[in-house]
Amino acid sequence: MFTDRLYKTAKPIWEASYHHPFVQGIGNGTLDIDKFRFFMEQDYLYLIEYCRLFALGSLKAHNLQTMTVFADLLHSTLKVEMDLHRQYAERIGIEKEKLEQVQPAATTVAYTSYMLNVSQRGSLAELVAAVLPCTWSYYEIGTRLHEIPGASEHEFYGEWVKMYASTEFGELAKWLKDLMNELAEGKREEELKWLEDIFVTTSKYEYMFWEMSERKEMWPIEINS
Ligand SMILES: Cc1ncc(CN)c(N)n1
Repeated sequence: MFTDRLYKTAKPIWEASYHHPFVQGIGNGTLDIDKFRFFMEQDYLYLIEYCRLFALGSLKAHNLQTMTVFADLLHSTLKVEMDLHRQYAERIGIEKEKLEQVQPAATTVAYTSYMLNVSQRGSLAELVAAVLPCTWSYYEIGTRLHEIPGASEHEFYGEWVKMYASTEFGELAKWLKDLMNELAEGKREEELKWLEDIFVTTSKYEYMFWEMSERKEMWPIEINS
């Protein structure tokens, strides 16, 4: 299966993400809330762009079934996943309206711009290769953290772990994996290599997103305005 090849190639990056102090901090409940706040704010902006990708997926779909699942992915991201962020925002004391007005950090801009650029220029296969690490790696992280005793019951981070370890989230990841395999069928090695490069690039951006959040890193230079 093509997704086995993708997984094998990106595994060192995915392992580094799982063992990243930010991710481990969620799992053992020791993550600094200020870092989590930074992450949630940036992730909210990220998810807005990620939704556009699903809308593009519907546009590029070859049949009604694929079109419908992309529409479901768009809907569940806007309504379920982003609701998690809105609920956390309320708990941390950020007003809902403020969430959309946050300034995007350099990594958020780079990551979302890359995904959208590849997906707009390319075929459905390129779009799926770009988005697959996002859904699949979060499900993998969620299920691994879920195995840590107490992680899902943690009074603050438990909801986050439960969301990404959920069967519903896993089904979305599985559907995207199946679609990737279907779209890779019959492609030449050169084309498969290109899809693999895209998958590796967004896997790297996933790692960079954890790193950015750990450091609460915005831009290396600012202006006073
Ligand atoms: C950066 C990032 N990547 C993936 C996901 C999972 N949708 C997310 N919420 N944020």
